[in-house]
Amino acid sequence: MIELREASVVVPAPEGDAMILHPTSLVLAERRISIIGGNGSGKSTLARLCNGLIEPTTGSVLVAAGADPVPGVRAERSRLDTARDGAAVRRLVGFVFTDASAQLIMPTVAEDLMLSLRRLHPKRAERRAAAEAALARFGLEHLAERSVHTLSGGQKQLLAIATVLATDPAVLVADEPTTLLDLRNARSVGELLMSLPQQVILVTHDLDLAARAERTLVVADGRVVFDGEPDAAVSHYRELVRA
Ligand SMILES: Nc1ncnc2c1ncn2[C@@H]1O[C@H](COP(=O)(O)OP(=O)(O)OP(=O)(O)O)[C@@H](O)[C@H]1O
Repeated sequence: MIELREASVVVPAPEGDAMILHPTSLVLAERRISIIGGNGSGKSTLARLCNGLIEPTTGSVLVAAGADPVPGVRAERSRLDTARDGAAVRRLVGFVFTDASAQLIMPTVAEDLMLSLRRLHPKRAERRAAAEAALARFGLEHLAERSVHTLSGGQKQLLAIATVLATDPAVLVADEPTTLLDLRNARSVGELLMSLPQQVILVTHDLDLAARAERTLVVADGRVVFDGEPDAAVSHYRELVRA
């Protein structure tokens, strides 16, 4: 569960500071939440606030710590603050980017997964076994020794998601994960995201996918202008575009 309390984001701009997210309060507890809206409306800003990639300029963003102890955080604290507990928050809230290439940094597929597992499995042999299990879960085991540069866009996005999920975050935030994919790959990544046990917060321009969430936020001009049932949210967004 993620809570925004009057969280705003202000960035420096040539003509003075610009508020790209107006003070926003939300409790994000549903298992499937989608975020839709026009280009530049503030969707990525909202998504990045959820795992501390961006810190709020004012207000705060809190993440439920879950039942397991979080390294570096005192046990009695049930809420983590993205500004104060950044590293712990990023372990609880995984983030998938639009362009998976930006996320894949090691030469081979298996090494990339092993990199994300180094904290969870300090011993190399265990790390290798965990990486192989994670690849098998996503049907990528045959690619283990391939260079990440030779993967197709769909394979890269699946690997990026596998890499983030390998450390078992409680929440997955995905920022337009299907935008660069063809129809078949977009469908399979969409299906995967909808089938995960984790809470998923999905920014997307795919309105059919967005409508499969339990709750949809519509963002316009740095504000959440609709928050509720997905079909009604999509209608609201279509009305905004027509206006
Ligand atoms: N660091 C920054 N400095 C200045 N302006 C920024 C910065 N980050 C975002 N913006 C601006 O804030 C606005 C919202 O950006 P954001 O990336 O959140 O939009 P978005 O809804 O995700 O757009 P898209 O659908 O095009 O990805 C845009 O006008 C963007 O140019």
